[in-house]
Amino acid sequence: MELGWLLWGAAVLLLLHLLMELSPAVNFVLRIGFYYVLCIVCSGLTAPVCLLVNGGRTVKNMRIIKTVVKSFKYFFGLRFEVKGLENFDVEGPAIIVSNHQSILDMMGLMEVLPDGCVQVGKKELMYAGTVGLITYLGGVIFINRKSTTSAKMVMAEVAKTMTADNVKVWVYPEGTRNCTGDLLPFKKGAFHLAVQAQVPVIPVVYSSFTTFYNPKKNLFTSGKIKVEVLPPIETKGLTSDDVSDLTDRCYNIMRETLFRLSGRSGEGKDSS
Ligand SMILES: CCCCCCCCCCCCCCC(=O)SCCNC(=O)CCNC(=O)[C@H](O)C(C)(C)COP(=O)(O)OP(=O)(O)OC[C@H]1O[C@@H](n2cnc3c(N)ncnc32)[C@H](O)[C@@H]1OP(=O)(O)O
Ligand SMILES: CCCCCCCC/C=C\CCCCCCCC(=O)OC[C@@H](O)COP(=O)(O)O
Repeated sequence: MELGWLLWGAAVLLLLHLLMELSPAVNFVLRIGFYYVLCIVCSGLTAPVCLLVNGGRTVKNMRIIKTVVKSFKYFFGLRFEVKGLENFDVEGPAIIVSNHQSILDMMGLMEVLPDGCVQVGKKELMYAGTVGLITYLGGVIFINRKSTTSAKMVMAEVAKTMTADNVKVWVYPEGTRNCTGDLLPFKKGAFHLAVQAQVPVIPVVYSSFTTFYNPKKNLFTSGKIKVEVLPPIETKGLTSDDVSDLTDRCYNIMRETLFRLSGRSGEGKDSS
């Protein structure tokens, strides 16, 4: 009886393997499906640990979440090559901005996430079952992208509290996922926040995923991701009049770095 089950199991695995080899679509759906399941299951298992250790919604839970998520890369054959981590060592709070390519970014985020850092996320994430619960417990700041007024109010509140709470805030200034190998124009929320709180902006750039991940082409294989944490950009003394320049400056530096890390040197200069 037990041998029978074993043989059935082996046959199913073999069939799945053959299907994955034969069809890129099956390979993609199975791999991304597994990522979703991993996120949902691990969030469900991690939430009680966060509650037991830290008692409720706090940035301290990000340490626990980070430890769990850092193991995900091994399931997908992803490798991270990280440079510039010392640039996170600024005194006190800061705004971290990075490029946003895919839901896989969560792995890259946790690979380098400094202590005491929360992310700004769309409020729809809160309703994503166990993933919503874990993002809530981790202290993610939820914004309503459909209401500029409400999003700006939340960000203004963060500007007031981040210094007192001594937290770093991670924002994806493109405002949405973009897996084209280039950057979308930056929204200015992160830079208003940095100027209002008078804290530095630290850009983080991930190389393009396009060689190993492309949902339009059903591509999801193993791959290497280069990550660079760039030197902080000071905002002391800047006012709201300087936000556009600050945004353009960050955009240009990050685009240049993105192209360099992705093997497209020289294309990024002065093209905001
Ligand atoms: C175990 C498994 C576990 C899994 C656990 C996972 C945990 C990790 C979770 C990670 C979560 C990551 C989630 C990522 C996301 O959800 S990305 C999407 C959400 N994020 C953003 O959208 C951030 C970027 N967006 C912005 O900054 C926008 O500017 C925003 C504030 C949202 C407003 O957007 P919008 O309505 O589109 O308006 P505009 O950007 O066009 O701005 C309009 C004018 O207002 C000015 N502005 C903007 N912000 C401010 C501000 N704070 N103060 C003053 N003025 C502001 C802006 O400059 C525009 O005016 P001008 O045109 O310049 O005159
Ligand atoms: C009871 C309800 C059950 C719902 C189940 C929902 C399943 C969701 C589960 C797992 C997904 C794991 C995602 C991890 C979080 C990644 C955050 C992220 O990358 O969000 C995308 C957002 O930045 C931009 O969104 P858009 O590109 O504008 O769109």
